[in-house]
Amino acid sequence: MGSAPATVGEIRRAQRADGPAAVLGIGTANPSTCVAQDDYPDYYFRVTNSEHLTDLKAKLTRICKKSGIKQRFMHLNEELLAANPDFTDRALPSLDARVDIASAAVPELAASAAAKAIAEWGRPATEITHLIFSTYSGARAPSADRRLASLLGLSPTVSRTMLNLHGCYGGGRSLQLAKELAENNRGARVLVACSEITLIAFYGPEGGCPDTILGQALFGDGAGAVIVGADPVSPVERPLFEMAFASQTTIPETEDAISMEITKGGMAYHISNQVPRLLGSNVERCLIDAFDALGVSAKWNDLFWAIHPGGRAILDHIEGVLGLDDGKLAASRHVLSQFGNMSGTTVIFVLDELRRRRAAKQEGDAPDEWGVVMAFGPGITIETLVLHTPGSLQGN
Ligand SMILES: CC(C)(COP(=O)(O)OP(=O)(O)OC[C@H]1O[C@@H](n2cnc3c(N)ncnc32)[C@H](O)[C@@H]1OP(=O)(O)O)[C@@H](O)C(=O)NCCC(=O)NCCSC(=O)CC(=O)O
Repeated sequence: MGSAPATVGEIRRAQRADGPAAVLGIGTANPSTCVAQDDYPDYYFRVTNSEHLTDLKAKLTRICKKSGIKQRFMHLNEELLAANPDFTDRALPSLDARVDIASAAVPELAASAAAKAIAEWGRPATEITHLIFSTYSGARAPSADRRLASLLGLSPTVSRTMLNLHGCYGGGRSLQLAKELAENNRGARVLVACSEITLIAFYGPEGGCPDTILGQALFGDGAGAVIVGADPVSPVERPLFEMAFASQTTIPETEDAISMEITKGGMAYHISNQVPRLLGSNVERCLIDAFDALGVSAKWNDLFWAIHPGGRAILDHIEGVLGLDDGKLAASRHVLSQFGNMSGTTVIFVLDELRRRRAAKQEGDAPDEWGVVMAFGPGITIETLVLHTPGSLQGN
């Protein structure tokens, strides 16, 4: 005679984690070619044979100077461009060659970042149960998640999810999905990997297309990886941030404000000059709703901040509407200055920078207890994630 069969409710409770999802490891990686922002206009107009377009070069120079960016890393270098001269002309059908290069490079860059995240996490890669991969460079199946799983030697039972073309909110979306997976599957360990290389959207300047000039001034290449899991196993697993709340908001009537489209000549995109204002007038509502849902009364200046640094003006607008003190967005501004806008990957770099700054704080200088990740992208979509510092006084 066995014991009484478990009820569905009991089974469900046993399947779920007890505690909140937490970040257990972070890793980042960039390609080796680094371009100084001051040199970029000369470089870009030379390699695209466009020196004669002096007005556009002057515009790129103006934007670069105001971008808040000092340097960016890029997979595409002069050697690769020399082998693929069609990349400079968006009218030519170069998509096949771009996808060929990206299909190898995107998961390899992700693997470099993931190896660091796994090393920090402290457990074998074969114990990862779920993988979420986000990129705008994917256009092939099996896709980058499958290749990354092979490169890392993940278990054949790892449960994979691929996010394509989420643009700059891909990192925020991936972290939110990871939280859901970790909290709803006891023992789950989720690897989030975001990897972006701008090669898919590189082409020469064209009159009447300010988007190209803006994108050339802003975007850089990078990969970020995060291990997420609930109920950390002590002493191996040490939570860096607990994930307390997640939401997604779409700003009405903004479908056309940010767009991306795969074409025969590479990825075309549009970024309205209204984006900083639209975000500035919508983020506070998302934050109020998030903290109301948590029942936590928050003063914006008491939080730590990981805002996607989509552009300097976006950070300025958000800082202004929230009345944030100087330095509150320092991690975002630092990442923007050292790497540019690496699309969905960027918030992972900001989280990495935040924890580095927290570790460097003087002993006795308590870290902020609550914090926020916000990422933005086509939609316009706003991803909001409220984080909690493990071991801080309240909330534990
Ligand atoms: C581009 C800037 C650094 C420029 O700085 P300022 O605004 O202070 O300077 P400014 O007003 O003098 O503008 C300098 C020049 O930039 C041009 N400019 C500004 N915004 C533009 C846009 N969206 N598209 C094309 N050009 C633009 C202006 O027309 C001007 O051209 P001229 O000098 O010829 O008059 C800033 O506006 C900024 O950070 N904007 C936010 C960029 C953005 O939206 N990023 C999100 C990327 S999308 C993303 O992150 C999500 C995703 O991809 O999914």
